[in-house]
Amino acid sequence: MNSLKTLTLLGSTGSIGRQTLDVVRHAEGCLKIHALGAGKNVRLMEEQARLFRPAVAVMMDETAARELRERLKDLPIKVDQGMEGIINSVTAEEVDTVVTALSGRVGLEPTLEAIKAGKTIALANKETLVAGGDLVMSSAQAMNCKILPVDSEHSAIFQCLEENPETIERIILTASGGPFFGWSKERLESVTLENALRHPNWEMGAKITIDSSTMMNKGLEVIEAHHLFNVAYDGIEVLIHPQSVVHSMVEYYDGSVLAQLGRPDMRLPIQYALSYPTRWKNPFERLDLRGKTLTFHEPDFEAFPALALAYQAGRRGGTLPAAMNAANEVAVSAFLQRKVSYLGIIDIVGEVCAEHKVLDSMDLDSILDADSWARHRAEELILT
Ligand SMILES: NC(=O)C1=CN([C@@H]2O[C@H](COP(=O)(O)OP(=O)(O)OC[C@H]3O[C@@H](n4cnc5c(N)ncnc54)[C@H](OP(=O)(O)O)[C@@H]3O)[C@@H](O)[C@H]2O)C=CC1
Ligand SMILES: CC(=O)[C@@H](O)[C@H](O)COP(=O)(O)O
Ligand SMILES: [Mn+2]
Repeated sequence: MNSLKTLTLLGSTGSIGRQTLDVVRHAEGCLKIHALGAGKNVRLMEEQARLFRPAVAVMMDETAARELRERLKDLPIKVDQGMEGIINSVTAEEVDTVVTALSGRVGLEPTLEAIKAGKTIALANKETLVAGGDLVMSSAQAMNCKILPVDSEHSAIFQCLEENPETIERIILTASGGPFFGWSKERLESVTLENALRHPNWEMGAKITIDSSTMMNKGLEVIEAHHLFNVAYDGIEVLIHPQSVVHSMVEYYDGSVLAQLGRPDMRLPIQYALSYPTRWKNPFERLDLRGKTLTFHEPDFEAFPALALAYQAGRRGGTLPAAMNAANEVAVSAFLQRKVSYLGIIDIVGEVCAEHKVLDSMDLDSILDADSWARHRAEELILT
């Protein structure tokens, strides 16, 4: 018999958030929502609150919170706001597990606070681990908290892990290659926002979709894998697999390779993080391998320099990954507003990384300082 888990879901109005609620709907009697948290999307938050009846609904944006309070005044739901509201929603006593599905580094503080309060983390928000991986993992270890990966590749690796982590030879992270797999640097000059937003296999939020197209998503995932599985960068390899069926692999000392396969549907890794250490049945469409050809290719580090940049930042460590991530968030946001060209995104990230004076201290203040310096510098580069 499964025991009931009580969740706070951050990022409920986004792609992972909506799919998490679908998992909750199907896992009847196993999951209960204490709080939903999001940014500005009042209309969708109202709909979700009416359907899932959380005790608390939080909007980061104050105006959005005011509007939501008005819309939900017929229900006994507390509407909270801002970072304080988000943090209260994750530290509440009745919460067992926090699903972190905000987009961007803004997820770092609530994740740290949830860990301090002893919660289990179902982690989708990879920017949190890129910016503050050492701090997050050491805080989790100190509090004996589980960090369960939601990102599809990391869930796959987690599912392929054996008892003895020291027998891992390498992790093989698969990447779809995005919409521009096989394109030369010259051809990439013609990329438009519309092409870049068309991922071949996955339906995701805009920021991660652009990251997939530049391969920065895979770079962020290399750093995420390093922290989650305590594997050195030399032991993490990226392999392009355009079909997105093999979600990642682990190779052991004896040459045996274990892989996890599935349809490109995030509900499976989300459900696994929430059902762990068991598995739950579900009616989601199953993988059918008949007639499918699975292929694997070397990444093109020259046409997609984001991957090399992320390896360099991860290897150097200190505040460099936080600066790289912040510059990327700003540059991608500018590309989404048509203020920067496609190739300009990684040019800006590369320039900010080159200029960043790396600090080795990994306390929260150093990370946040590096993050705000990099955001400011990236904005300046966008304006010039
Ligand atoms: N989508 C996917 O399939 C996958 C996503 N991930 C990771 O999961 C995370 C979420 O991705 P995804 O769901 O695609 O993103 P979306 O853009 O679809 O959703 C982002 C969510 O975060 C909220 N949000 C954004 N900025 C803020 C902010 N400053 N303060 C408070 N809330 C904010 C949004 O609220 P609102 O819209 O109300 O403003 C929304 O609920 C990312 O870190 C991504 O890399 C990892 C693997 C797969
Ligand atoms: C669904 C998921 O986990 C994404 O991170 C996905 O991996 C993106 O696809 P790419 O392999 O193209 O980056
Ligand atoms: Mn992924």
